[in-house]
Amino acid sequence: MPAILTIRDLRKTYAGGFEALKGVSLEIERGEILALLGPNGAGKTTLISTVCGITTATSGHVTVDGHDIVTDFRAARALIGLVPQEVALEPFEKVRNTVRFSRGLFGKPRDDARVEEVLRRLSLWDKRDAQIKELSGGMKRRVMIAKAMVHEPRILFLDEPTAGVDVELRKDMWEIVAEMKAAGVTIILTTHYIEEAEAIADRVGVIDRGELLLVEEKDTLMKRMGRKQLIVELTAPIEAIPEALARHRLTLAPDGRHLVYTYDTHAERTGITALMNDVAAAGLVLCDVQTRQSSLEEIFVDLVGRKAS
Ligand SMILES: Nc1ncnc2c1ncn2[C@@H]1O[C@H](COP(=O)(O)OP(=O)(O)OP(=O)(O)O)[C@@H](O)[C@H]1O
Repeated sequence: MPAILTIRDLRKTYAGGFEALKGVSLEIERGEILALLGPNGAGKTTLISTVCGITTATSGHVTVDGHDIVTDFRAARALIGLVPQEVALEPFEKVRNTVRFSRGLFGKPRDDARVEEVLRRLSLWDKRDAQIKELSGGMKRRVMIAKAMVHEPRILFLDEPTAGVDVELRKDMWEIVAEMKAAGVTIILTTHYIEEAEAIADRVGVIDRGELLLVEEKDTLMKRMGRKQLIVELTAPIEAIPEALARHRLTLAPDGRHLVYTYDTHAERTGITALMNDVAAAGLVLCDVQTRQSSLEEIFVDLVGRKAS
């Protein structure tokens, strides 16, 4: 089946001449969750805004389920739900009307049952007749999500959905994301919480300074880029690493009881056997051994840092 979203050589130069997207190409499959990671100013919001038709691309092409976002804007836009970073709501409007109106904007017929379902799902039903200005900040965020979901989009964009929200909304948000994915909706989110991307994404894209550095299956990425650490626990603390172990470039934890060895899982030789032999020959006695895979965060920092240097 063709990709639901195809982005080809997308470029965006803002009026002042700043190049925010430098030729981004990306294909997104139906029903996947893609997390876009990148430091501040990397171009994540510009990318999402361009695909959603809020910002006009300088050049390049985007199709949503085969509909070009410029020449076939209405059809493309109707398939998209967007939860932007900033809350933008009409303060005197009532919650239910705001959400109902949003559905109408995408050419969908009025459906009060759908509006009720969405409001209930977001714990907003009790507030359905409240004016927006009477809501708390978290409730306003919930209205933004309701507005993005009510027209039954096939692709949902979440631009830093959990920045500054409380634990409850965060939990609700991820439950909704899981439910929508189960219903076949494609989800693209930007986040600064790398552990979140690690927990829910199928694929991860890393963007920096307007360029997509990579897009990969999360598990493959973590295996390919990841290093592992072997942590050797000694029965008795030592003051310093014995000379006989110098070649292994170990670090000794401050408690003197844990030796940490970092290795590349894909190297032809990890060096573990030699290390263990030398540890035994040095007269050290082990009581435990553990390994730890490097996190997505370490990979991310490594990638972005390497490019900057
Ligand atoms: N309207 C604009 N005019 C000029 N430059 C802009 C405009 N909007 C964004 N930029 C610049 O484009 C770059 C990318 O911004 P963008 O908001 O896409 O980044 P981001 O990855 O979403 O960042 P953050 O994580 O901070 O939200 C930044 O350098 C920003 O200053």
